[in-house]
Amino acid sequence: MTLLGVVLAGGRSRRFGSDKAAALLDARSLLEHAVASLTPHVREIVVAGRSDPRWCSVDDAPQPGLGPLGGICGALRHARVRGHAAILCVPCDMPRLPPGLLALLAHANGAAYTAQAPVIARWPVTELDRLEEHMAADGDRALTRWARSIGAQAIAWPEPLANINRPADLAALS
Ligand SMILES: Nc1nc2c(ncn2[C@@H]2O[C@H](COP(=O)(O)OP(=O)(O)OP(=O)(O)O)[C@@H](O)[C@H]2O)c(=O)[nH]1
Repeated sequence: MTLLGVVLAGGRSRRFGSDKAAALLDARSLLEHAVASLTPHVREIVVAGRSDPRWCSVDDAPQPGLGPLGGICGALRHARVRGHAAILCVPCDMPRLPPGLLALLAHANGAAYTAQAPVIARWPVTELDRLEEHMAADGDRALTRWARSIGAQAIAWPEPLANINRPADLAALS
């Protein structure tokens, strides 16, 4: 069973004030950290919601500006075309992801997400049709609500997970 690694890298970085995917931590951009966190777990990686010549990019679906669910939908479409069974998603703004959490998700059965950060998750390609219907039907863009509605497993990770929303969050990690 193959997994497609996906970095969710769209959004507007309003709280950060500039493009946070390009912000540097330990001389690497946050986007590079995200790609590196996925590398041990997958053979192929795409970046969703951003065009970057270093990696394959996928467009959000059904259109941009819908938040992380749009990135997940676009990545699941790409995964289906490429013959993957599921996607392993990370955001571009959580640079210290524990490898154990990603290993747990990579080996989970079915859909599974991290309770404290549902952008870190595994979504089977078989959920694509339901996600497309969900997004077309009710306009609900809340990731956790969708995850619960499909019965995804919520994984409670016992340690805090650093999330960069504002420049001070990045300074605290540096
Ligand atoms: N592909 C894709 N990723 C998104 C989208 N919106 C947010 N993300 C990603 O999801 C993760 C969490 O994003 P947030 O911090 O909630 O939103 P943001 O727009 O980046 O930042 P704010 O404008 O400050 O809310 C980050 O990795 C974003 O890059 C989107 O519309 N498409």
